Amino acid sequence: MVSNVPKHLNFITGNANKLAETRAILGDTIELRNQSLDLLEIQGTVEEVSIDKCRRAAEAIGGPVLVEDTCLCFKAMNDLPGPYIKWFLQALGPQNLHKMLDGFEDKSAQAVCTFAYSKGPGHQPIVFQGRTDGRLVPSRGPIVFGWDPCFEYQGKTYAEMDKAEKNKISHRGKALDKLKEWLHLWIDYR
Ligand SMILES: O=c1nc[nH]c2c1ncn2[C@H]1C[C@H](O)[C@@H](COP(=O)(O)OP(=O)(O)OP(=O)(O)O)O1
Ligand SMILES: [Mg+2]
Repeated sequence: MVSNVPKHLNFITGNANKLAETRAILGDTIELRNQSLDLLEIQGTVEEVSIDKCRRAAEAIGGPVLVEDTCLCFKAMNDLPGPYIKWFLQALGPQNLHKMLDGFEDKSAQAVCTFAYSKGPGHQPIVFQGRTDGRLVPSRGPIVFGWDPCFEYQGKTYAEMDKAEKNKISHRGKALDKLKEWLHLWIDYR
């Protein structure tokens, strides 16, 4: 088992903001390397999308990989757009995203972050997920990272928080807490 302990993680993502947040949250827990690959993303549940993405990344790299998929789920839409939020954000922009719920009273939204780690091609990915409940609102705060200005948590949008504040309560922070726990379990075996 000891030989399986990852000494570094190879995070496969093309999203510089995701990478920066993940680096900041992991701190010196483990060395985080990065490769940017444009991976095909299937349709399916949050977990299916991340697991498939992880398998494709492991095949492409031929070794251990970490991937992540982020969803934004609207309660009034039975959790859509979910993993497809990227395309809605791209089409509407952060200024207009909130209009998706114009016809609905319920503005509840949940941000979901799902990391998947694989030891390499043929190995079953392990999933670490974090969820944060909030609301979809008209954009407030700087437009820097995705839908941050449209997602409100306890009176502030993600974009109105400083990075440390967001990372403490965010979907990504919670998912990485689980990943850190798992890494520490491994470290205890050494
Ligand atoms: O904390 C976040 N705060 C605001 N917006 C965010 C966050 N995290 C991801 N996002 C955006 C990026 C993309 O528009 C969509 C997720 O799509 P998703 O496929 O996971 O990301 P991506 O294609 O940019 O990078 P990757 O190469 O890792 O697949 O939500
Ligand atoms: Mg993607």
